[in-house]
Amino acid sequence: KFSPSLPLPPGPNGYPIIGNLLDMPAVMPWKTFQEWSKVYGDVMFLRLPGNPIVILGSTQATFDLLAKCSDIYSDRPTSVMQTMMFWDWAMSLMPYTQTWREHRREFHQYFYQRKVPTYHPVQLAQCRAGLQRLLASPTENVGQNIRQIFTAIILKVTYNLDITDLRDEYVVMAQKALEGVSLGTVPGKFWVEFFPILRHIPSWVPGNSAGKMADHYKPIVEFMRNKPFDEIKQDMMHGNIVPSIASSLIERVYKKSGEDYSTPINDTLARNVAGIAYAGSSDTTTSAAQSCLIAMSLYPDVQRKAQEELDGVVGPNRLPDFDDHEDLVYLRAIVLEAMRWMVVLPLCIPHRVIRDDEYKGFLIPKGTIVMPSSRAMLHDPEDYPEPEVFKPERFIKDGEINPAVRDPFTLAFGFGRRICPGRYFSNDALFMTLASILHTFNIHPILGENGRKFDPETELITGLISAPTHVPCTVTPRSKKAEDLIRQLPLSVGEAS
Ligand code: HEM
Repeated sequence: KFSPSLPLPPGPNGYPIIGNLLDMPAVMPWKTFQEWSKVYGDVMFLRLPGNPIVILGSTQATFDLLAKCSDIYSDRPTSVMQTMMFWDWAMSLMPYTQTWREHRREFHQYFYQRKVPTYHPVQLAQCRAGLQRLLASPTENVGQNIRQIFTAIILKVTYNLDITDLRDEYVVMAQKALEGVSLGTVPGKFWVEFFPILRHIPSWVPGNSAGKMADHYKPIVEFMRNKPFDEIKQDMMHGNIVPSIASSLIERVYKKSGEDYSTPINDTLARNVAGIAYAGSSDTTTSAAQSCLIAMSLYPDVQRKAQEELDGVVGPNRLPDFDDHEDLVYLRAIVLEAMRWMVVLPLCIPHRVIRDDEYKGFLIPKGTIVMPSSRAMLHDPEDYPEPEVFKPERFIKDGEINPAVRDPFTLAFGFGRRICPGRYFSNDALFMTLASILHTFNIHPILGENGRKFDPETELITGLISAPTHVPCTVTPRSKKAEDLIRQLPLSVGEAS
């Protein structure tokens, strides 16, 4: 029990009624929050109408609250923009309710750690299809090629769909739908979040950017959630059942109802779980892999060391596979460093506390939105000296991953009961993509005017999910032998899985 007269945590002074609304940074808010934390401390309070926010600026405070007190810190804020854009079906944004629990349980059945190796053949096949595309057009849109690898993997395992083109509507629509949620959830960007009455203003009214944005993204999000699911359901009605996560979810839901596939039943849970696998996977893993490619282009020594390791472990006569994972220590360290260096969700996904709490003598009032400053933690010089430098060596001691250095995976994938349930799937896909590309290609930077290099501090998309604004890289085959390895792969290897 604690006194309700406890002080609120410190934070910037705001104005009456609107509090800190005018202070909220529109661009890369994680940077401003990190600066403010230096002044106000690691538990910082921002007054916003109806939605106070606490920013957690240190690993200690984040673990104390979001992990140790996960029973009360696992709610999510409701968002008017999410509802306006048709994102409220998504488990990642759902409040902490029985419905969320059911979704999470169902999702877990398909993505728990020991289940993930059953997807390795698809991951391997899509990585290799990516190599074929890179060989065919080594200078053309490397970043989008990477996106296709991850979108194709998740669409294959979730809906048994084959993606053969960078412009495939499923690749494009997923990217756009995620762009919507990402932009629509920048804290403080849309006043409709604080004054929900504003949602009734028609979207054609000048200045109503929230309404216009919602009108634009809603049909795209509907497409993403419903189109592939409806297609697979149609196939099943016609007796064409091909194994996939969606078909398994549909089977389960029909078995429970006792109906046959021609009878319409409530399939919301199955639809949502398949939809969030697709939505949660493509943008996040793509962002991590793209920043890793950029790192390789900016740090040629790291690239060379990784290739030397691959030469020693895999050798010139074959492509890497998942059996090489244990022996590729430097490459594993690169994946760790990539998750730390350019943080995919710099402010995690906001949590919300469901009752009053006390921390370090401060009151954290019920309903406060709690945002861990993941980017600040992953760039804390105490844990990671020279944090802005891409240095996989920081994780290695005596030829092994050093357990004494904080594992970025414990920060980059969130906390407590809301921790990312797709993390094992994503790590394996990321590892294999990097191993495959580095084994066969050299990665080069595309320099800007006057030889300017990509700046990882500023050239980032502002959003829930952050990513490099562009991927200024090209590739060249490492050798004739490497080229032959790719050419020997069966054509359309990506579809052969
Ligand atoms: C580099 C890749 C990824 C990163 C950095 C990442 C990071 C995160 C983070 C930070 C959260 C929020 C955790 C919290 O609120 O404390 C999250 C949630 C989630 N992620 Fe991921 N993720 C990645 C890949 C994936 C993949 C591949 C999938 C699906 C296969 C996925 C599915 C989800 C889902 C469903 C949630 C919501 C969990 C919930 O609210 O209960 N993620 N992720």
